[in-house]
Parts: sequence; structure tokens; C-alpha cells
Amino acid sequence: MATINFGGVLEDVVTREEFPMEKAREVLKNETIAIIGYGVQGPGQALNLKDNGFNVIIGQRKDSKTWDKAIADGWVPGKTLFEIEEAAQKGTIIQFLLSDAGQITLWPTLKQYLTPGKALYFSHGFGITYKEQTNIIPPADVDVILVAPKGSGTSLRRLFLAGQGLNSSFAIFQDATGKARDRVIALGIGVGSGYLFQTDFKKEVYSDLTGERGTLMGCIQGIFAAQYEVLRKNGHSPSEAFNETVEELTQSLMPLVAENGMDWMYANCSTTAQRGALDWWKKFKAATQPVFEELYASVAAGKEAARSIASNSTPDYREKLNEELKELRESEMWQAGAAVRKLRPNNA
Ligand SMILES: NC(=O)c1ccc[n+]([C@@H]2O[C@H](COP(=O)([O-])OP(=O)(O)OC[C@H]3O[C@@H](n4cnc5c(N)ncnc54)[C@H](O)[C@@H]3O)[C@@H](O)[C@H]2O)c1
Ligand SMILES: CC(C)(O)[C@@H](O)C(=O)O
Ligand SMILES: [Mg+2]
Ligand SMILES: [Mg+2]
Repeated sequence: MATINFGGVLEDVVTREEFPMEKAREVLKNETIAIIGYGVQGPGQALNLKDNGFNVIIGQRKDSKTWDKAIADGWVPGKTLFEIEEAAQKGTIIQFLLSDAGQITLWPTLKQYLTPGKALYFSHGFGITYKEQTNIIPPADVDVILVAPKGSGTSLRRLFLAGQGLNSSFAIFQDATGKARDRVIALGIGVGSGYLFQTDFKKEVYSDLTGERGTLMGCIQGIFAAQYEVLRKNGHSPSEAFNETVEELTQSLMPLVAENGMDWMYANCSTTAQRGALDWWKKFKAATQPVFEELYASVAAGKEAARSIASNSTPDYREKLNEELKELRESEMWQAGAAVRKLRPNNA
């Protein structure tokens, strides 16, 4: 473990230096890793594990589109691709990567395959933390572990192929075998994590549900739409409004923040911009902090979990989500965005 100072707070972080891939392979050499679910995280983690030399099989519903996707990705029916129950029976580590709502439906079937000494692996603390709503209560004689990539499974795979990685958090809910820590860190390295930050199931899900409803996805769409509409209401063209709201951020300024922090990005803008940004950011903080307080309270009360379970358990949940995504896509702002993207120099 490396002890790193995060803004004055010392935290222990697992790095590849002390847990190299060779060690991960040694730890998991007798394991069969069964990935149940092949949506976004499933493919990213499974393909990275396979390319890293681990023994991986996939469990999927045969009549599903993702069964066909698994075959297109190179998984072989009867050899590395099985129906869900057969994969769960063969697996010594079961990576439960169905949707969070899907995990609830499958749990009564899956739990019979969690025989003593196996490991049940999640990429979200949802199922375990909200057990009153999910009824996911593992048997006492299995390890229960978590590796939660801090990003999309699509990025996890792309970064792996580019020789990079995503940071992940990891947690141990139950160590029945005495091997849970080695197993979870080996899996974290194997799925393509860069660094591994320790957390617990509850903190992972509370922070994750907050982040994706907040700055990562929900809040950012909200402030984009708000600024875009104010610019348009005051006569600015769609392209000018979109460039000033989204395109400049993603193409120029956010990469500078990623490179060296917010002050670095500010310092690489005009002094006019710096003055304005330093004057206004606290006003925006004051306006949004009450919303973040409300959001966190809703997460902690289990209301966001209930909403997600209710919405994503209906037979047509995917169609309903796609309908709302279509509304976003067809909004003027994102239609303008599609046109602007086509004008990017690398698209010329
Ligand atoms: N999407 C991400 O990049 C991401 C990132 C970090 C953590 N996670 C976590 O990883 C896990 C998997 O997330 P995901 O986004 O890959 O899931 P997803 O929503 O893409 O669903 C995964 C698969 O589960 C299938 N499924 C849904 N309900 C089912 C059911 N009742 N029976 C059988 N299959 C069913 C879906 O068809 C899909 O193929 C979740 O716990 C999620 O919170 C996801
Ligand atoms: C990719 C995210 C948003 O970080 C993940 O938490 C998810 O639920 O998809
Ligand atoms: Mg997340
Ligand atoms: Mg999430």
C-alpha cells in the first residue's frame, strides 16, 4: 500500500508496484471467473481479464442481444460462454454484473451457486447496502467483494487497449476464506484498474449515486441546458451557444483541468476570464449546494435506490430510458452539438 496525502488527509492506495499483474495471476491461478451480465461493465472487465491471462467465462441469457454480442467479442458457446446458471455453477468467483435492478430478479436463482469458499463480486455497493429493498443477502461462507471502476465500462476497455487504466475503488463486505483481500485486489488489477482506493459498500454506493446524479451526469446536463437557453433567449445562435457551453469545455478546457487542475486551466485563460470565474464560482456553489444536500439525503434514505429499482424493473425499462435519451438527443442543444462535432478538425 502506498500512503498518499490527499489535501492533508493521508490515505492508503494500492498501486501496481506492490501488486503487479504476475502476483494477480498467481493469486487467481486456480479460479474460474464467471462474469454474469454483459452490458457495459461486463464486456470491459471480461475482455480485460481475458487479455490479462485470467480464466474467464461469461454467463448470459441465450435469447438476448448480449449473447450475440458476447459471441461477436470472441466468447465461444459451451467453452467460454454459457447460460447464466451453468456459468454460475462453474465459476469460483462470480462477478455479478447484471444491472442493479436485474440483480434483484436473478438473486433467488443465483444464490444456490454460491457454495462455500466461492466469492461474490460486485461493481457497485447497491445490492448489498440496500438489502431491505434488494433482498440480496449472501451466505456467510463466501467472500463478498467489490471493485467499482470510477468510469464507464466502455472507457475501462478503451483505456486498457491504450495501455492505460481507470481508477477503481474496492471493498470487502465478507471475508469467509481469509483470501478476500488478495482476491479483490487481484481482480481490481486484472479488470484494468490503475490505482485501487479502499472504501466500503455503503460509502461506494452513496458517493456513486450522488456523483452520477450530480456533477458527472445530472447536474452537468442541467447547467449546460440552463446556460444554453439563456444564451439563446438573448439572441445568440445555436452554434455560438453550444460552442460557449459545451464544445470549448470538452475540447479545450476540461483536458487542461484533467492535466493539472482547475487553477491550471484558469491560468491558461485570459485574465478577464480568470477575474470573472473567480468572482462567480462561489455564487454557483451557493445556488447548487442545497440541491446536493437534498440529493445526498435522498440517496442515504434509500429513495434513489427505490426510484431506480421501480423504474428499471419494468419489462419496458430500456425502451422508456431510450425514449428520454431520445428527447435529450433531439433537443436543440444536442442537435447543435451533433453539427458542431462534425466540424471538428479531426473530423474534417
Ligand atoms: N455502466 C458502467 O460503466 C458502470 C460503472 C461502474 C459500475 N457499474 C455497475 O456495474 C454493474 C453492471 O452495470 P452495467 O451498466 O454493465 O449494467 P447494465 O444496465 O448494462 O445491465 C447489464 C446486463 O444485465 C442485463 N439484465 C438486466 N436485467 C436482467 C435480468 N432480470 N436478468 C438477466 N439479465 C438482466 C441487461 O440486459 C444487460 O445486458 C452494476 O452494478 C452497475 O452499477 C456500472
Ligand atoms: C459510469 C458511472 C456513472 O460512474 C457508473 O457509476 C454507472 O453507474 O454507470
Ligand atoms: Mg460511478
Ligand atoms: Mg453508478
